[in-house]
Amino acid sequence: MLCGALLSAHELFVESDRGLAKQKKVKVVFVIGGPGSGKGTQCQRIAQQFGYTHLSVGELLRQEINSGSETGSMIHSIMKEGKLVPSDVTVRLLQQAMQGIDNDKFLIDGFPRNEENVKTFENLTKMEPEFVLYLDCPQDEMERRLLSRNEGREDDNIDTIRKRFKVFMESTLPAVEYYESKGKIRKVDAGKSIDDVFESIKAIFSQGKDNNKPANLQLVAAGPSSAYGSHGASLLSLLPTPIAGHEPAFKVHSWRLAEKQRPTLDQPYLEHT
Ligand SMILES: Nc1ncnc2c1ncn2[C@@H]1O[C@H](COP(=O)(O)OP(=O)(O)O)[C@@H](O)[C@H]1O
Ligand SMILES: O=c1ccn([C@@H]2O[C@H](COP(=O)(O)OP(=O)(O)O)[C@@H](O)[C@H]2O)c(=O)[nH]1
Repeated sequence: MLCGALLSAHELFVESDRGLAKQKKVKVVFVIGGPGSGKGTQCQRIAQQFGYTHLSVGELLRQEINSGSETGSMIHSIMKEGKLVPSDVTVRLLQQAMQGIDNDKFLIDGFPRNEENVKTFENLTKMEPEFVLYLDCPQDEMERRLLSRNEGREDDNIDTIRKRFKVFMESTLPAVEYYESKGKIRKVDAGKSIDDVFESIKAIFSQGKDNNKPANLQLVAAGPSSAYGSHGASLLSLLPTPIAGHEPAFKVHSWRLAEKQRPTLDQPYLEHT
């Protein structure tokens, strides 16, 4: 249900094939990087290996241009200048695309491009990303890649490419900083080969998977005066950080020194939930 708080796993209403509304929990990962940093290339691989639906926002905008709509012609004039399409237009296209797909994991490629995009996405969807993958690539390498991309894109010419780099530095990097301050940025060196970049990315996505699994933790039994209490605290710091939106794998039993309650095998300090 929609509510004021931002949720990582969000209940999105989707139309089922019987036309009835059903609720589903949706996980979103944003992929940010300069033009030509390899977002599309890596997203295809991530989607295939980790079961995400890949949505390229640039591609959704190009589809709108091809539809011949009035909105499409407005988008066209903005894109050929390398500027950014107004956030409400972009986010609504994105929402529509997500609602038509029966998957609960989305990889959003090339979004957000600025802080206004971030706020509009949060306001309209009441969601925030699980994390943000940031492909960090040197500008001369991105320029080389774009000039040989050969997809017939009107904006892949040197003048528009340079304007897009400027927009990236001035508008997109502040959005990266915003997510950095929230601890959500996962940065990879995207200047390496396609395979090497994917190796770094795989480690990030696999780490998320491992954190969801309950750890196989043995109870530490200890006798009186064996400093169990202080070790118990450090034990906690070794546990995987719970992922937002998921129940923690353990619950912690409190014990009170004043009452000389020590954890025992009957009353363990940590227990699987
Ligand atoms: N790591 C890489 N090394 C060399 N070329 C790459 C690499 N990643 C992508 N490319 C190529 O660079 C171009 C831009 O990549 P693309 O994935 O379309 O970037 P983006 O979606 O960030 O604009 C494409 O032609 C792609 O094949
Ligand atoms: O959230 C977005 C994503 C893309 N764009 C526009 O779409 C163009 C192409 O973006 P895409 O991600 O397809 O390619 P990139 O520039 O990263 O190579 C950008 O320059 C912008 O004009 C936009 O306005 N908002």
